[in-house]
Amino acid sequence: MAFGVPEEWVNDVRAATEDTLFDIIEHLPQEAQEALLKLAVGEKPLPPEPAPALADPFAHPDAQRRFRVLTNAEELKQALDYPWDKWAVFLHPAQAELVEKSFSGPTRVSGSAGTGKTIVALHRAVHLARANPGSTVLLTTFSRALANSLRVKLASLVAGEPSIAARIVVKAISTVGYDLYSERFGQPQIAAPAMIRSLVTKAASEIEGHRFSTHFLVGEWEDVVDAWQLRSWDEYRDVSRLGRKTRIGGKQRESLWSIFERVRAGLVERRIVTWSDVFGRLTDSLVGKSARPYDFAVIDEAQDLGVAEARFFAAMAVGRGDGLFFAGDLGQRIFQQPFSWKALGLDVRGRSFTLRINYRTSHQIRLHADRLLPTTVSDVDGNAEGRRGTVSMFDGPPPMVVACADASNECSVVGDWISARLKDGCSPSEVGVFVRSDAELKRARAAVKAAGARAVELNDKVEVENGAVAISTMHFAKGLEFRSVVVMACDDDIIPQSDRIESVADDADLEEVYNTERHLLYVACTRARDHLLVTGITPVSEFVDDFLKGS
Ligand SMILES: Nc1ncnc2c1ncn2[C@@H]1O[C@H](COP(=O)(O)OP(=O)(O)OP(=O)(O)O)[C@@H](O)[C@H]1O
Repeated sequence: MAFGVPEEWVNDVRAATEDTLFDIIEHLPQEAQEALLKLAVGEKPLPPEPAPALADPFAHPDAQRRFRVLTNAEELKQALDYPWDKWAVFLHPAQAELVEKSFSGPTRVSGSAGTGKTIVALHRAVHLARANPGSTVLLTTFSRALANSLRVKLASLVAGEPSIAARIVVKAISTVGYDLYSERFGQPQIAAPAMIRSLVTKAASEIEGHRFSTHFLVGEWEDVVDAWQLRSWDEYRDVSRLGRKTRIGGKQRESLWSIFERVRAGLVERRIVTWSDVFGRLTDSLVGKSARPYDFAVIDEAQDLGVAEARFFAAMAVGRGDGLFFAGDLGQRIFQQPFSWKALGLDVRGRSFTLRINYRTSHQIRLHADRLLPTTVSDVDGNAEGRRGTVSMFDGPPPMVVACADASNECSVVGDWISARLKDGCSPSEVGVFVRSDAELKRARAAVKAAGARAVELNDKVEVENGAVAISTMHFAKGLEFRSVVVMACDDDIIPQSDRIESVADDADLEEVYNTERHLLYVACTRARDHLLVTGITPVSEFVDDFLKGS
């Protein structure tokens, strides 16, 4: 009863089994649900502290889950006019604490997929704007599509408070860089990946006596020379090449630098810049100036922040305790090599928090997806994010895995499954189909067609559309959620991607490739709320075995 189980339910709870637990807890208060789920997975939850006799009963964290004290007439009007989404009103006490607390430096909220990090980021931005009249708050995330989705949620959270809404700027990180750079230095011409590749290939052909592959050179350019904005041989010679594991001796380094010098000169000649150049120049422009583009920045999907962007945010928030708030999951890092945040002035030690209630994904799907990742993931600075002890708030059917004989077999398995979901009442836009890369999109298209549905292909600009099943590579699945998800084409040479494996230079680089490939599959599977189907052509990916381990 100390956990909040009402007396009349105690006997049912005592008699609960693995099969009946979810039916029973549906009837219990949320704090009791969470405590029982933790007990069921072998954790030891602490009973809540009783409130002192004279304390305001509405101020207790568990009371706040049910009551929202409206502080002004606008909020009351909004509550009467709009049926608020639950997340907009009732935060879990662990979420509410992170939203409202004042910190003395950069702060990071972690948690596995679906634990409400984005919701916390959103509320945090509103809280900062409310608590600091006249300030501007940047709420930023990875892609334009995710920024749009944040904008829609923000509009419902601060409808009726135009003065708050006007001070919160929601933009994708690249748009933040592009707009500020345009204001200060004129519109940047950004180098396309194909341009970098061609400059690297040309420069490499001009330097004799090396045997570096184009793949290696592009990686070294992106992850070391460009990311860390190295401009001279001395800087390149002394850099510790964080994130790149292959050791390179003096002579080899000299020939590499000759190549990269040519790449840099090629960019300058064409008046083209990279994204790292954009953020690097913006960072330099902040040095010694007190004016800042934003007073506070709240950064979602922070696990994929690049070096130059991290440096820019660090410079923006120097000396401001609450200046930076990051939300992210190291287990979902899919774009960036790991690097030390601390070395750039972003020290989150002691201000790193983990959310553990999963609101998105059924118990069964989460349990399977969690098997794709280790139980603890650490960053370069040694901050460990434990993934154990997360509980889902609801139950659902187990995910289905089908190893198919060939592409046409897979197409009909997936087509039938999608049709069945649509017949169950799922609308097409509540279904997502994800594949490893562009090359497998045609398999997804064929399956959606076989289900008799229309498809929309998501990317950085194209979003989920009413009446259409969403198709995309796993990269664009980031941050989204669907009632039903299919992860297709999990063949053994597709995930982990064989090209990436074949081009690695040593074991340490191989480990990084395996990690990001696992992260991709984890991101794709955890987009599902209720139903998940994973398919591939036999032999299927080794990751599928991990997914099924113990089933
Ligand atoms: N306090 C809450 N009450 C009800 N629903 C919530 C709450 N917090 C989050 N949710 C819901 O849980 C789902 C996942 O939330 P959110 O997208 O913030 O998770 P996330 O941790 O950012 O996930 P990911 O890492 O996959 O991007 C959303 O549907 C959100 O509305």
